[in-house]
Amino acid sequence: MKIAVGSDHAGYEMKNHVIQWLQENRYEVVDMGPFNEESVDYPDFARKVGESVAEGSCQQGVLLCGTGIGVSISANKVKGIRAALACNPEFATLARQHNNANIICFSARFTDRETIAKSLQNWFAAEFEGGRHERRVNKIEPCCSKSV
Ligand SMILES: O=C(CO)[C@H](O)[C@H](O)[C@H](O)COP(=O)(O)O
Repeated sequence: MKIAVGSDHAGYEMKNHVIQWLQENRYEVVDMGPFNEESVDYPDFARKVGESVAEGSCQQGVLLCGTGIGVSISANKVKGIRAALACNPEFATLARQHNNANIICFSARFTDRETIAKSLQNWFAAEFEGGRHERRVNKIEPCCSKSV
């Protein structure tokens, strides 16, 4: 399975740990950058990862930034992407079981390496439960707010 991985400067170091974990667990990794710790803008990398998953060149994605919030918001702007911010391993399991998330996002500044590794393990091990969750996931669509 091919996994797209991206971050911003805040997630750069943790991205390298994530890539190491993925490779040790025999996933094929496509590193979408950045490739050093210089300050960058998280939407650029979230979009790259989101598009590669939406287009099918990668099957799943992992994104990191300082909080994980910026990359989640950005990746979810790509049609077909369900990016979930996982704060702990239980969130990661549920992100797959209930939301069928195709990108998992982490906070590099507030989540430790072991928690991220366990979360990745859970996310890959879990299966989408379908049923009522499928009905709900199918209702997630871009829409136009009348109140704007
Ligand atoms: O957490 C983030 C966005 O949700 C980013 O990773 C940034 O770290 C955050 O916006 C802070 O920016 P800074 O340039 O690292 O101070």
